[in-house]
Amino acid sequence: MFDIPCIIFAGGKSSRMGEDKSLLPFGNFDTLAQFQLSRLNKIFKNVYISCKDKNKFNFEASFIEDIKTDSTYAPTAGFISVFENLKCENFFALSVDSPFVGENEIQKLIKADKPNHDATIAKINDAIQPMCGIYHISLQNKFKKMLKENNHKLSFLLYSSNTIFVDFENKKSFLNLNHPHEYQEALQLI
Ligand SMILES: Nc1nc2c(ncn2[C@@H]2O[C@H](COP(=O)(O)OP(=O)(O)OP(=O)(O)O)[C@@H](O)[C@H]2O)c(=O)[nH]1
Ligand SMILES: [Mg+2]
Repeated sequence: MFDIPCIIFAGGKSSRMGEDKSLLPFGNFDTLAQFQLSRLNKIFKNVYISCKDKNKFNFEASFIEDIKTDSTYAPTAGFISVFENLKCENFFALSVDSPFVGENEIQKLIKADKPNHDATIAKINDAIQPMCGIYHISLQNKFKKMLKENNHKLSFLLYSSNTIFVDFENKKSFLNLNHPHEYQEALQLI
């Protein structure tokens, strides 16, 4: 089991999906959030769910709500809230809509991570996967600045920081469920 805290990001608008993707049924679970929580709890000692309002979920979990003063829909507010709540040196971030990122991928990222770096992030060919990787507290002030300036480009943050990129080949592991057709595809792949 990994000691590093794992955060499932599930506070987005799901505008492309047309309904809250964290609440869609998945596998044997009522919601994708519970599917993720259940499998990640077998890999990590502590798993949390980052969201805007925990009342949208009707199950128990360790929730970390976004800072309330902010109305932004972007993971930035979630990152700031996680660092403030956990006061941890680093954490593993995963989006709720990545159900196939498995233990092998997670282990490879954790092994590649190094102290004195800002982040360790998955990359497939030229596509970085900002919502799959390790973020260090050294980025806290940059996240605050992003929120203040209403600039939420994680790729810009990662390329302008001391980031380790870890290459992966298996695209299926990183399937994101952004649109309804991707959700249907994922249901066939479980
Ligand atoms: N805590 C938190 N998470 C967020 C927020 N906005 C997006 N996320 C999460 O960040 C991850 C990546 O975002 P997207 O895949 O674009 O999801 P989304 O923003 O809900 O979907 P779209 O509206 O279609 O862009 C998802 O897991 C979202 O749940 C936010 O304001 N707060
Ligand atoms: Mg989005």
